[in-house]
Amino acid sequence: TRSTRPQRLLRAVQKKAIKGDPQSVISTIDYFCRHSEWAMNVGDEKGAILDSVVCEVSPSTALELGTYCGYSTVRIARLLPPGTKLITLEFNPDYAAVARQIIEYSGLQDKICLVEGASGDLIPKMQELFGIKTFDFVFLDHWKDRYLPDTKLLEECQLLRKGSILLADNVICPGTPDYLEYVRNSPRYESKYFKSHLEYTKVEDGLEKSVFLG
Ligand SMILES: Nc1ncnc2c1ncn2[C@@H]1O[C@H](/C=C/CNC(=O)c2cc([N+](=O)[O-])cc(O)c2O)[C@@H](O)[C@H]1O
Ligand SMILES: [Mg+2]
Repeated sequence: TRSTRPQRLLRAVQKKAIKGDPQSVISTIDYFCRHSEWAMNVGDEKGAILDSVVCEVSPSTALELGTYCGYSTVRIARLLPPGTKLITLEFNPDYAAVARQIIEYSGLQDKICLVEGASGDLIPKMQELFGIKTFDFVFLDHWKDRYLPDTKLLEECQLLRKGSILLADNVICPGTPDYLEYVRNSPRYESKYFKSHLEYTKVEDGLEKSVFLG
């Protein structure tokens, strides 16, 4: 049967990127998505905003919802201080398998813990599975109708503390209207929109950065 797009993206990384060099893995994926096949990675333009927020927060504990091929996983993990872990959740086993190989190729496997499963099931287990008390940083990039329920679940499980940062992709395209309305109107969040473009296109999109106020 024909290969999948994530498998073709992985093949491009294995063929063109320098093993053990996260930046070259990132550049190879961006080149592939711009010149061969578009894929739903956060991309280079929004990726630079993601990088600046990760560097500013310099999180000790970080969570990513929706690994897909691991592009943003590698982007985030390459900036984390030694000894910190990025936990990334992915419920599609085929995507998880590709992501594991891309993460390994980048050499960042020691900073990343990819957990296969649905965020709704796994978030309540973060304390017992990983001894996580709270997350300093959460990157939301999974199904857009899960952003709001999972944010409420993070609150209920007391996984957010005063100052925890939520960074959400695609708040304009495809759009996450219920999530935006919540973080922009709830007194428990201070929210800011970073205008950008949908990955590899000229369509408007952006990231919403929301600080949990406790
Ligand atoms: N509850 C859950 N638990 C664990 N993993 C889950 C999950 N829900 C979804 N996932 C995984 O997260 C990824 C989904 C991303 C949706 N993004 C998108 O749909 C998307 C679309 C466009 N677009 O259409 O232009 C652009 C973008 O940047 C996008 O992120 C997939 O790998 C999926 O398997
Ligand atoms: Mg996205």
